[in-house]
Amino acid sequence: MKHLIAPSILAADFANMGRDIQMLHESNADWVHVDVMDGRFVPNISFGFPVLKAIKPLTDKVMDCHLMIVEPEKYVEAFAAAGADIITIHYEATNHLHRAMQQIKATGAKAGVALNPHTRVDLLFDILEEIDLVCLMSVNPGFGGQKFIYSTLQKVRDLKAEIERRNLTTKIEIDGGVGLQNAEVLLQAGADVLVAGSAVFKADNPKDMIDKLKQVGAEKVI
Ligand SMILES: O=C(CO)[C@@H](O)[C@H](O)COP(=O)(O)O
Ligand SMILES: [Fe+2]
Repeated sequence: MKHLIAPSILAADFANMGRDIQMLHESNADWVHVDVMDGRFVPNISFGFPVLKAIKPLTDKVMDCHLMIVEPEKYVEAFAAAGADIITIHYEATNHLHRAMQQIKATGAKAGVALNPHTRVDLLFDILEEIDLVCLMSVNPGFGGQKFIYSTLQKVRDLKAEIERRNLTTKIEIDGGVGLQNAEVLLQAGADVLVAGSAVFKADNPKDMIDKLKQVGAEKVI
């Protein structure tokens, strides 16, 4: 499968959010990555479902919502109603991951789990069948523009091997510090979706950068 690019609007211009969503709508981006932060699970506050609700009508791109919040189960229905197509919660933020996956899927959204850099990927293996997307954090969540943590690569390989061994369709998303400098090695390791915030929005031409990220590895016959 061709990989997907999910620009993170955490790096967009908040005073011109409509303009930046329009740019993504016209671009070859696959998903819009929506980083929700509560100031408790992570030491930063971004935005919540009112912003998602406002941007949803501006594009038909998949709304990929990454909830960096405590007690995410309380807000699953609100994010689904606001237009989330994928709802990803953190392993570290819930005591009942299996139940939360079912709760998310009952809304019609796809269910994702994000792992902090220190969390072992094999902790998900017992319920991998229930998970549509695993988001491997390659920075500590909370901020854009951080340096990629290279130990993530082995987690990608280990997770990909398990998904293939069990013939599952679970997608692997990588989030944090991703750009042209590491996209190729991530795709070779088995990543399906690359989140890119700063790499896209700080580029001179964001649409061209999205195209470049989409073309990484294109010349290879796999
Ligand atoms: O979830 C997060 C950060 O917590 C990410 O989605 C960032 O928004 C990615 O930003 P860059 O590292 O690409 O600048
Ligand atoms: Fe994110």
